[in-house]
Amino acid sequence: MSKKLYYFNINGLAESIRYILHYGGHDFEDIRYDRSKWPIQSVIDTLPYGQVPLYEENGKKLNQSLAIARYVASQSGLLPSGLWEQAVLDAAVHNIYDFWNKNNIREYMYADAERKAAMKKQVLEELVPFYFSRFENELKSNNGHFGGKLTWADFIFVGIIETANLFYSENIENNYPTVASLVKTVQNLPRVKEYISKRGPYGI
Ligand SMILES: N[C@@H](CCC(=O)N[C@@H](CS)C(=O)NCC(=O)O)C(=O)O
Repeated sequence: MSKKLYYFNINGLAESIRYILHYGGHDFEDIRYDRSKWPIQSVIDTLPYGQVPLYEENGKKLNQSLAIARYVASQSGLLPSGLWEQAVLDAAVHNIYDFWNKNNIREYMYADAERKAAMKKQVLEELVPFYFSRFENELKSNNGHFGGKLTWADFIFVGIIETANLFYSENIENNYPTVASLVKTVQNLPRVKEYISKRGPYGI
């Protein structure tokens, strides 16, 4: 079976998918475009909605990072069998994405120093306390995972936290220990750990 994941040469919305594919022992091509050369029209023309990540399996194409992650997670034993439990995890990943989308990373990347400082302050003082106190509670009452044991939502969470890391690294460790512990658990899964050691430091 041929499997390909297309994205930029950054973590972004693809890293959780890469983690899941590595965790599940999938043989896949990790195709990365140089973001500084984007837009590459010849590539964009091959993308159903002009965006990455795109996953291709035996020539069939799937876009939308969460649809891709959920699909490869289901092939990797990371989805519960109960419909209610699946829906609870779907809600968890959307909560995580809501947090991420409110970071306004695109604006942050191009902002001047003053605007950057203001945005960072807002993230640290408002967004992180609101979301992370809830993430911490959800994890604490579910055995340290989203869903009581290792699930695809855990991978989404760690990928997004790493991607957002520039805003608040120490803050998590000190104030949200169950969150910090889940990050380490996922990063230390043997195949994920091996991939990270080859990948090197992450970039947004
Ligand atoms: N909702 C989509 C968003 C995809 C998206 O925003 N992709 C960005 C990279 S993170 C992209 O392709 N940007 C280049 C462009 O739009 O030209 C998903 O979750 O996959």
